[in-house]
Amino acid sequence: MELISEESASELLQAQAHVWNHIFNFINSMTLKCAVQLGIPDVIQKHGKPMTLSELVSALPIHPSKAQYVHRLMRILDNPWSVRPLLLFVLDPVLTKPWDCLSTWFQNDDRSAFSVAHEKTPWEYAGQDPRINNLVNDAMASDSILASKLVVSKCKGIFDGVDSLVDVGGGLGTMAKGIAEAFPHMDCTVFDLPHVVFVGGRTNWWWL
Ligand SMILES: C[S@@+](CC[C@H](N)C(=O)[O-])C[C@H]1O[C@@H](n2cnc3c(N)ncnc32)[C@H](O)[C@@H]1O
Repeated sequence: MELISEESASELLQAQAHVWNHIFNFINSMTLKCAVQLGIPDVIQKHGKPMTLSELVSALPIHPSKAQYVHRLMRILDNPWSVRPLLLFVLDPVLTKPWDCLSTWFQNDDRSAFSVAHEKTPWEYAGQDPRINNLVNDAMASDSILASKLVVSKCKGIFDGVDSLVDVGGGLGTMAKGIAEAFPHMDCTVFDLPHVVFVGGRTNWWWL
């Protein structure tokens, strides 16, 4: 067996740890998803004050044999609570499957890894699958709530002299709503695809 110096061994170990961090990075995301699916954020918020681990365990819908593992889950988690819709969308199997197709996409002329995985664009897919449609729309809207607050406070100068605005691909209209509230004189119009605007024959714009 080839002998290596102590220095090279330590460099190799560091390199391996670095690669392992990349390999296992997905565990953080999937743990976050699991916590949201188990309702941990809601349970803690409903409790209304700091909660001990055993209080949390007894409030969760888990099998008693798994109680001992909750502390491991909590150790990995940071503060996911405000990005729940985005997280459930990005980590849904429909959205993670394209990552498995990345190398195929590099080798063919498909426009995106999503179309390699599903043979349609994300918008076509959402138009045919109400579950994904809801996930996409809620995820975009949750992201736009914060973005719209920042746009109207930090970039207000760009709206000087603007009387009307059209948001094409504006989803549920969250951004336009934030702008219209900050600049009530502005005439805002939102366009999007029929399956986004209307769900079950009714408008999907929650704020109307
Ligand atoms: C990244 S999302 C943007 C969401 C939106 N800005 C928000 O704040 O929620 C892109 C949007 O473009 C819409 N879209 C895609 N193709 C479109 C088209 N041909 N015409 C209109 N909207 C389209 C999608 O349905 C989706 O809602």
